[in-house]
Amino acid sequence: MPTETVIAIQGLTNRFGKTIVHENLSLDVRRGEVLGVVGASGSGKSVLLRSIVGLMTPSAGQITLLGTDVLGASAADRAAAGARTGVMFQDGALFSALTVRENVEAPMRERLKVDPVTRRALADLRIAMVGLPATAGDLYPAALSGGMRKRAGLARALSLDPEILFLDEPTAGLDPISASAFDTLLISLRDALGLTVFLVTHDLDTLQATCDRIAVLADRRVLVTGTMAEMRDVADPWVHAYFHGPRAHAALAAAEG
Ligand SMILES: Nc1ncnc2c1ncn2[C@@H]1O[C@H](COP(=O)(O)OP(=O)(O)OP(=O)(O)O)[C@@H](O)[C@H]1O
Repeated sequence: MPTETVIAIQGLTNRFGKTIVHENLSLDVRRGEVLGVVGASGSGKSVLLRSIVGLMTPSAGQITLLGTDVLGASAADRAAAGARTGVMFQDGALFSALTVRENVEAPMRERLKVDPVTRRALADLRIAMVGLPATAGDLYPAALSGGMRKRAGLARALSLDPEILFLDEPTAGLDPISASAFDTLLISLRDALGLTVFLVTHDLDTLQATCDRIAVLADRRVLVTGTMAEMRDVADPWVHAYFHGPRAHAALAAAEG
């Protein structure tokens, strides 16, 4: 049975003034996969993520998200597709004036018609799913460690029980043990919830531990896609340097050891 494409991007162009970030970029994301998006700093990974989730309007191209042509759809259809996704930003992007539970409840308040008791129970379930203690629900973001803040951001991204999870540098700033725990959590959630994950990262350990497929952004487009092993055979100088550098060897050795 052919695998369903849940995100299809064709001919995507993004420009800021004279800077062309993407030009005629194409990429497909398949249901149930963890797709890692890598590329040099400034290659447009975040701009790509923001284009897919509707936080910016591309200059040209077509993006089909869960069957909806997001650039051509009505605002209501776009919002309906968006509600089937969750986004976690690098710093968690939590509302500092709200507790963790209130942060997780925030998307539900907008989209779900549920009573406050049910909403609270759903939020507490998300908080437990990401491995935070129940007491974390009453804490404000400022009281959380970096690793807890990431998990709280993940709990909020899971608020509406999404089909696709978008993660922007989820392990940036974490110590290696916390980063590795986050990788393990991500895979267990993907397996338990049947998520598709679009993961922007520089972290080779995370790529090795979590990704089914990797997409490399370079020259304003997706230069190549493939498994971690396939990346090692790509001749492009940046790809070669990235996947053969000392950090790549360390990630591979750790995975094999
Ligand atoms: N709102 C904006 N206005 C103008 N230029 C922007 C805007 N957002 C992004 N850019 C530019 O687009 C390019 C790609 O940015 P983006 O943040 O997507 O890169 P990235 O690959 O995620 O980088 P990094 O790995 O450093 O996070 C950069 O040159 C950036 O300056």
